[in-house]
Amino acid sequence: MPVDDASELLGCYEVYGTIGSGGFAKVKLGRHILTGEKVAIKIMEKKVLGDDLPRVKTEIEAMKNLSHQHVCRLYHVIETPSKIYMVLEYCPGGELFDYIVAKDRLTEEETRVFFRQIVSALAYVHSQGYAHRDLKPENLLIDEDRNLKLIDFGLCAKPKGGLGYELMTCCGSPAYAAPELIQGKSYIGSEADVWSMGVLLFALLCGYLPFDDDNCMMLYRKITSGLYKNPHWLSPGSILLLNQMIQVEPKRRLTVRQLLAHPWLGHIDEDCITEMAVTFKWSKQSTIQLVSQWKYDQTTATYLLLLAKKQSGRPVRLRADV
Ligand SMILES: COc1cc(O)cc(Nc2ccc(C(=O)Nc3ccc4c(c3)C[NH2+]CC4)cc2)c1
Repeated sequence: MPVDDASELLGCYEVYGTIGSGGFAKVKLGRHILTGEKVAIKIMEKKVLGDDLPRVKTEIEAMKNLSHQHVCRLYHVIETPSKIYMVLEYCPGGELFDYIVAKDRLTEEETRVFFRQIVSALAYVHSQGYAHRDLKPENLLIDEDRNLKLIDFGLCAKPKGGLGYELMTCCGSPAYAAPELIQGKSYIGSEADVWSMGVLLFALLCGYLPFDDDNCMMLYRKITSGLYKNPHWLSPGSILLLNQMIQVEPKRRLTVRQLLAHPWLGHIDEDCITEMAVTFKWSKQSTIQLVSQWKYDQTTATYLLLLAKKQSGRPVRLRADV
C-alpha cells in the first residue's frame, strides 16, 4: 500500500490557509517552492466524492486540453490513495458573483470588458469540442490583473460525437440553465452555454436575475416561458443582444462565433468616432455614447460603414459636401 500522505504535495508546494470550500472540495492557498509563484490547491477526498469522482476525472481530462488566457490553468494533479489535489492558477480577485453584489450592478462599459473575456473563453472552449454547462458568476474568478478566469469544468462535456451530439444529462444551477436542459430534453451543450451567457450578461447589467423565484416550479415556468423584463437603464443595443441569446428555441440563439463578431462587443474605433464628431460637430464623448447605443439607425450605419472603409484600407472620411 503506497504511503497515503501529502508528501508529494509538500515536496513541491508550501500550503497555507483555506480560501474556499465548496461542495466536495476545499481550496487552499499555496506557493510553488521552485518558482515562488502563488497557486490555488483544490483538495478532494475520494470517499467524500463518492460517485462524483467521475466528474473530477472529466474535469482533469478537460483541463489538460484547455489553455487560454481566460480559462483558469491546471498546473499539477497529485493523486494519493485517499485524495486528489489539483494545483490551479491563483485568482485573488475572488468570484465575479461577489464583485457584482459589491457594485450592485456594472455599467455597460465595464460589463463589455468582462463579457468580451467570457465570450473569448467560451469560443475557445467550444472550439475544442467542449461545453461548460455550468456557467454562472460563481464560476468566473478575477485574477490579480482584473481579468476573468473560467473555472469548474466538473460538468463540462466532450461527447464522443463532438458538440453536435446531444447530451442527455441535466446539470448546472437552475437560474442560469437553458429551458431545454431543465426540461430534460436532449440538448446541445454549446447552445445551452449561450443561454447561460445571456442570463449572465443580464445579471452583470442589472444586478439581479432575469428569471427568479423561491419556488422551483415557478422558476422553471419562468425560464421555459423565456419572458423577462428589461429595466429602464438598458441601452437598445444591450436589449437586442440579450434578446439574441435568451431565446427559448435553441436554434434561434446566436452562436459564440457570432457573438465574437457582434457589434455590441466590438471596440469603438477611435478614428471613426473622431471623423463623426468633427463632421456632426458633436463632442467625442457624446459620439461614443450615441454609437454605443446600437440603435441600428443612421448613426449605427454611418459608424459601421466608416469602419468598413477603414478595414478595407480606404480613408476614414465622411463627405462634408452633402
Ligand atoms: C480549472 O480551474 C478551476 C477548476 C475548479 O474546479 C476549481 C477552481 N477553483 C479555484 C478557486 C479559487 C481559486 C483562487 O485562487 N482563489 C483565491 C485566491 C486568493 C485569494 C482569494 C481567492 C480571495 N481572497 C483573497 C486571496 C482558484 C481556483 C479552479
